[in-house]
Amino acid sequence: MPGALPLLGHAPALIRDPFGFLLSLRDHADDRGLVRIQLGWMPVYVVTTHERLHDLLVGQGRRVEKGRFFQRLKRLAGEGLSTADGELHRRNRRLIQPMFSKERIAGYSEIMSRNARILAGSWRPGQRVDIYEEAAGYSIDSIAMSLFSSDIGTPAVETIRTELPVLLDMLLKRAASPKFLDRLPVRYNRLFDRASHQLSSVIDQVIGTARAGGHADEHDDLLAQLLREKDLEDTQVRDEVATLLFAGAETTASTLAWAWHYLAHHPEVDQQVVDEVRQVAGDRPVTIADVPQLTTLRRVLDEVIRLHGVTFLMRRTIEPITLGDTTLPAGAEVAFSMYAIHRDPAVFGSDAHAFNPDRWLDHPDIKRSFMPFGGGNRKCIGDQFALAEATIAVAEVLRSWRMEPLPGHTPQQVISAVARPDRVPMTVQPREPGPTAGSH
Ligand code: HEM
Repeated sequence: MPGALPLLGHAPALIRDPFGFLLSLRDHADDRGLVRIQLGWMPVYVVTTHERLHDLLVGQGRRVEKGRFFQRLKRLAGEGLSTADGELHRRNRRLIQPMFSKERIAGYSEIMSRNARILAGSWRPGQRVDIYEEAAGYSIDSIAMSLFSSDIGTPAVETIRTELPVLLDMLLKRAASPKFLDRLPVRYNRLFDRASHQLSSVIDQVIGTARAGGHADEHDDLLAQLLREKDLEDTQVRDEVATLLFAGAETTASTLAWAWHYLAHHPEVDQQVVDEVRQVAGDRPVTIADVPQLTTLRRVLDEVIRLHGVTFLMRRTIEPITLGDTTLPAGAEVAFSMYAIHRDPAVFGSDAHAFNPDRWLDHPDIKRSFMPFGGGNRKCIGDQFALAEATIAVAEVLRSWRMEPLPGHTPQQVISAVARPDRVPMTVQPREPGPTAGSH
């Protein structure tokens, strides 16, 4: 791959124009879809096709570990699910998986549905809102209240609401930069350290109060389920709680905000979604049972996650692995970008960068090339949680409100765990009742 600088390699290009850089890699890949770049002194193989990504995550999943990139996240997420490796990951994934079963998600969905109605009820006609901030508030509340359903969580939810966005904004930059930069006495390091300290201590406090008050015997939220696991010590419970907050808040908030953005710019799709919601749910609250029936909305969400998904992840090989017919040695660093792979014109067509939810109807085979939640043993544990949360919120809000984008403003993508929008200012206007409103 051309453009490497001495010592820094391609890191400056990645930091200067991350999306352009990630998209450009496919043009330099060999015919198996692999390209070698240089991050600082470290050679990194980048996987640029969905076939090789499948080989890496599903075929070779047990021969790779999370590696350097995720080690940098341990300061915040400790040995939680997304950062742990090997036996520890296997054991904890087995313990935590049942907490995301269909039945459990049905329980959490009642919180989502209530929060979505609170959000929809909080606006005045003609009010200007930043829909990304609104979506972030909704998704932090939904994951935090699924974790701590009772009053013990109230101070924690407040702290999480203020401190989590500070951490999320800096997380990827820190993970991609050399460790010594973390210790420089500059403002953003101080902010990060303060936020990280406050968040850990508030989670510790909640765990302490929960243990003392017999929370696990009286409640059935995620925290209670974690506390009931005899094999998890309190520090591990804290790591899992922090992990679920990091992994679950921004990803869904971004999906929601982009969905509302695109719907506001595509009135015909917006109308189809509203008609569908009215037909399926009438005027009653939208529930988990409605989610599988809201198929137009699902295509909208798939399209948003395709366009603005997870930006950059890495693995390290534990032993030699084969991707296609290329063998990589043990200890090799491998990177991939769902964002770039899901915009490949060879798979998604010449309009790969455009919002077109009908592509999922017209070309159902593209589903095979779509891995927004990863795959294999490290597949997202919250995929169904996220889809329920986003579907319920879009449906509930859109049924009552029409969004008018601020004229002349185009949201910009910000590089984070996902390609989130910077600001999405909207004016909200009440939607006229539809012909099926009131009927069940
Ligand atoms: C649209 C929303 C979301 C997207 C696109 C997404 C995407 C992903 C991806 C791609 C991975 C795999 C990372 C890797 O291979 O290194 C992952 C892992 C994970 N996600 Fe999500 N995620 C979303 C929402 C959520 C939610 C809502 C939660 C929690 C409630 C969550 C919790 C996790 C956890 C704990 C892991 C680590 C799993 C493991 O390694 O065993 N995610 N997510």
